[in-house]
Amino acid sequence: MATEHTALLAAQDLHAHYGQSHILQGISFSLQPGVALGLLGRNGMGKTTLIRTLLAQVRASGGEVWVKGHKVTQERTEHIVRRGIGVVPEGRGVFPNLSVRENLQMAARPGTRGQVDWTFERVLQTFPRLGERLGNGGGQLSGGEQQMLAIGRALMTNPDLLILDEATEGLAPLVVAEIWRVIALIRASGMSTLVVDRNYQKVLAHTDRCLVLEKGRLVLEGASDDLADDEAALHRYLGV
Ligand SMILES: Nc1ncnc2c1ncn2[C@@H]1O[C@H](COP(=O)(O)OP(=O)(O)OP(=O)(O)O)[C@@H](O)[C@H]1O
Repeated sequence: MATEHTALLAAQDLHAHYGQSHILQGISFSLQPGVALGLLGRNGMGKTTLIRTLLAQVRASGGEVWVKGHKVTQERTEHIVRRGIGVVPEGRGVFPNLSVRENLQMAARPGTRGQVDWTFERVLQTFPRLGERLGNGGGQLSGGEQQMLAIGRALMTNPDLLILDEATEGLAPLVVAEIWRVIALIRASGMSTLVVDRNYQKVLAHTDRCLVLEKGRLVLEGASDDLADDEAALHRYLGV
């Protein structure tokens, strides 16, 4: 497989354990530039663990992770994300004691190709709500506003790949719609995305390809459109 070298992100036979529990059991995939990739699977199948292992927040117990042709399996998270990955973690990760403005400005940096497509102004245009809250502390925001801020912070790093883990979890329907609107906009801009969300229909609609995890193994990989039409697979792997 030649794909690790051209891929933005790739895993080769990746394993991870929590104590004695063998959570990821040999995951291989690659994400090519410009592709929106969905990660699906029922609760507890290993989606968050896969993302955390790719980013070295969980130590891989076997296998390799590659970012743009570099083997990063032994690197620290800060170094891996500096290679062009923006992360919106499950649980958001905004700084509660810093203002919205500070949260955004401290994240700002050019991308790996020197690109500054995402500026403070563009993030505020994308999320007008944040513009009305610039002086508020991150901790004073509603859940939806915090999520917008987390996405805004990730965009300010001008990543080549944006990873969104459960970005709509626990949010009101209007805010959820707003987040999906922005995910569509990011995809249309050509930035690659890796999207995990409980709403499989939205994931299928907003991605080009999908991976399906079951008990720490990749059981299906294919075009999102094809999977959307495959009722048997959706029933079997997602229980819908
Ligand atoms: N810190 C941890 N210590 C021990 N086991 C864990 C830990 N985090 C997750 N697990 C277990 O690892 C397995 C995979 O969890 P993971 O969170 O990766 O699944 P998921 O597919 O993201 O599911 P969910 O949608 O519920 O978050 C589950 O069985 C879970 O109970």
